[in-house]
Amino acid sequence: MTCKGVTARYSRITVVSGVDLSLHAGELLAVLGANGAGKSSMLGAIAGIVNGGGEIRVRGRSVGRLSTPARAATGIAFVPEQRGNIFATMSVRENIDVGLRLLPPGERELQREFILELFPILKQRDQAMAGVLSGGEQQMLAIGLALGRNPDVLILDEPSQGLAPAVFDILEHAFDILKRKGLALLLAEQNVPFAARVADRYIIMSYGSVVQTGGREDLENPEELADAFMGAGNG
Ligand SMILES: Nc1ncnc2c1ncn2[C@@H]1O[C@H](COP(=O)(O)OP(=O)(O)OP(=O)(O)O)[C@@H](O)[C@H]1O
Repeated sequence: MTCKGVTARYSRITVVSGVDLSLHAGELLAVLGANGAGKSSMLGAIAGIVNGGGEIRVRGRSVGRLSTPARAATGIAFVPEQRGNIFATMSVRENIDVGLRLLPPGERELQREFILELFPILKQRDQAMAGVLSGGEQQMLAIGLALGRNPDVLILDEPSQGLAPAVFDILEHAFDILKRKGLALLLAEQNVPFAARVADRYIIMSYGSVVQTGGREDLENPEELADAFMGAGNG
């Protein structure tokens, strides 16, 4: 996926402008930044759930002018903040079925197996209501639901938020598998140590723009990086 000049706006107020990024298959790009820096708005604009502009290409196809569902059909999946895509009063199985419904029927069982292998706990909790799952289980379900359509690009907004460190290991392992499968992952994070564990590259946003970019080697000192973006100011 390549994005050029991405903007995001609420009503007439532009909160993100001029963001360029590229994301290759099998790679995870972390979007870092303080509260209000514009991470969620930028991800939302790419996914098509926040108004915005710019050129967005997935596998060479221009998708920036497509509706949200049409954009999803081109292979972009979005996991919003606070696992906002799951249905609390439906079971784990029903939630996964929602994600799978747009795959051709013949492909659904294979994709279900892939999701349940990625997060085996979801198999054990098959009949549990999503709303009663732990935060970590809900995050796994949110990702599982988003994977239903077998996307090429998975966009996640602060997946580590509020989770126990044990869940970080599970997410790290899952991201590794997804990268090996060839997915491109775009991840907004405020938890720099977690981002450092999973990211191949990063960008730092401040006041709606990218102010720093870097690679894995810079992520080896997450404390310094966190100081850098806290120093860059809130948006
Ligand atoms: N629904 C909205 N309506 C109006 N302004 C909004 C809305 N959502 C976000 N904003 C504004 O857009 C700017 C960017 O916010 P955004 O949530 O994208 O930042 P963020 O980096 O994701 O922060 P956080 O980590 O706190 O989620 C902020 O100034 C925020 O107040």
